Amino acid sequence: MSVLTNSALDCAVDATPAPQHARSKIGVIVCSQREPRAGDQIATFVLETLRELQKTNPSPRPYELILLDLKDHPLPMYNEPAIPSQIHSASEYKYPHTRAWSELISSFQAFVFVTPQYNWGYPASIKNAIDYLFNEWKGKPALVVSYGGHGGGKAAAQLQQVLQGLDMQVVKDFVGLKFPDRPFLVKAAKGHDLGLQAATDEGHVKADAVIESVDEKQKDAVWAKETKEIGAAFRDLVALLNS
Ligand SMILES: NC(=O)C1=CN([C@@H]2O[C@H](COP(=O)(O)OP(=O)(O)OC[C@H]3O[C@@H](n4cnc5c(N)ncnc54)[C@H](OP(=O)(O)O)[C@@H]3O)[C@@H](O)[C@H]2O)C=CC1
Ligand SMILES: Cc1cc2nc3c(=O)[nH]c(=O)nc-3n(C[C@H](O)[C@H](O)[C@H](O)COP(=O)(O)O)c2cc1C
Repeated sequence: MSVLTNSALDCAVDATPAPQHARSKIGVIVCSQREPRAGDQIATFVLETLRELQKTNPSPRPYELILLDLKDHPLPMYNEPAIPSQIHSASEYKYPHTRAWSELISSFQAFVFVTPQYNWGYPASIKNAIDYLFNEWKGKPALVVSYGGHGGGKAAAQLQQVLQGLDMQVVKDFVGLKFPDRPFLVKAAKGHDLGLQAATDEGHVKADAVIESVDEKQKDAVWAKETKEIGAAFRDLVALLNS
């Protein structure tokens, strides 16, 4: 398993870990919040892919996968007077919107960031949501899944660097979901149905052995190959959670 580390910030994790017997919560974050958008469909596709994987790959410590949509937690442009790294309790934040966001993120033990590429970077919405907090993210495992015309690799690399700055345990290999063609890019931009459910409903997103034996139709499903990459990267995330 490969992890990106930040030795300059090699200090104790401040967020309270979940008790050993407790079910961990892994948040799958929808990083865009424009209307319309493709982000909710793509993050749901990632979530369903991970749920299929969960059925065939039991973890020693149980976990729950939950969609976390930034649109459901709107935050103004960063306006707290304090520096988040100096804050260790939600009650110390000035604004109710920050306290609610802090309590929500504190209740999760790991994250999958599903981000589009905007002008060769990640969207401001996720940077703003990240910047509000520090200790709530610190030390927790994180995986980046990006999407875009070329797979969003530039956004993913930049986001990984930011997450390292928060001293998160970042899975080294991000997954890039490349839009297969121009019509797909246009549909995504308009928030039209991308037909991604078929990828999980038809069952090709299972264990590696199943993926090897998929029929031609399933192989042609959008991101059939990438689901295997999502699975491999997610296994690294779960291993970090259990370590
Ligand atoms: N503000 C807006 O609305 C914007 C919309 N877009 C939309 O997104 C589409 C894709 O845009 P864009 O990503 O800028 O790419 P483009 O399709 O404009 O490609 C620009 C060049 O950058 C390279 N490139 C782009 N992204 C990557 C990457 N992740 N990794 C490596 N090389 C990369 C391409 O290389 P190669 O040809 O070798 O792949 C290409 O030579 C555009 O066609 C446009 O429709 C893009 C930017 C802004
Ligand atoms: C402001 C903006 C900038 C974009 N820049 C890029 C880009 O640099 N590379 C790319 O491949 N696609 C780019 N796109 C296309 C998006 O990847 C595509 O529209 C995707 O659906 C955006 O995610 P969303 O629908 O969840 O907002 C851009 C889209 C927007 C709105």
